[in-house]
Amino acid sequence: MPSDLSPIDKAKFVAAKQATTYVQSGMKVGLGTGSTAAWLVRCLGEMVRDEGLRIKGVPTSTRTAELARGAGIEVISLDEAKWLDLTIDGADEYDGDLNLIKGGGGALLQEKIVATASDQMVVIADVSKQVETLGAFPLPVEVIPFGWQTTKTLIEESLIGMDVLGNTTSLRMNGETPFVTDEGNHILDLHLHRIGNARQLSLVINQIPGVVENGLFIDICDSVVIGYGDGRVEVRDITNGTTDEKTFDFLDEDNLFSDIAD
Ligand SMILES: O=C(CO)[C@H](O)[C@H](O)COP(=O)(O)O
Repeated sequence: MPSDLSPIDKAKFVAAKQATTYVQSGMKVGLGTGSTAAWLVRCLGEMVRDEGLRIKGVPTSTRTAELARGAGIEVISLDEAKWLDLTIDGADEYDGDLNLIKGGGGALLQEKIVATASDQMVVIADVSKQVETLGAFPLPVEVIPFGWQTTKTLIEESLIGMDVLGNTTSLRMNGETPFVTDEGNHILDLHLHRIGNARQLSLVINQIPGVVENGLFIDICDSVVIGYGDGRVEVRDITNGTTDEKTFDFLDEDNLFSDIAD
């Protein structure tokens, strides 16, 4: 194991590595976006090259598509796949019901479409993403550029009377210019601090003209694979309410880890 890897990167790696056990040859797999999902793509690439794993990957962003192709994974579009066996993705927050905030990397729209088109969604995350109540992480909302300031005002007005602790919104920037998603849209980050009723909030926000989608994933995720900096992995499965704690020994995987970290 490289000595310069931070505990958080170790945690992300072991979660991703453990999640590969959900993947079987012949599957169509949704590939998430972000630093944790990037570890997954590298691990799956290793399995394709070294173990003859045969999968078709549906990426959730142009970044992940490039990474997956580079790792030797066959990439197809969601329209080609139509339906997926499994999606594995990261998250910005997950709560005890495995509801999520996603979109910190700006890919929430494709991520939600792909996860919803899957028999199963598995989230991979380091334990810092675990929350009692969603909302400490700013909620990303994808909006079309046309009239985005009006959409922003309507969103802020819709938050009055909702069970949230804040109501400020900010346009996500990429340096001096607004961030642009793969779909050509902008992201508004909602600083809510605490979301009391995530299901209701999601419905209200998505009714506003100009809103394309929000980053609340309600009843979409089936399992969370939680990585710790010391190499422990905990698996929570909402379908049967069990928590299965597993330990992954990454000293055994030293060579693999060095290879994929290059
Ligand atoms: O939703 C996402 C991208 O839109 C990511 O899954 C989320 O931001 C987590 O990223 P990371 O694994 O880098 O912490």
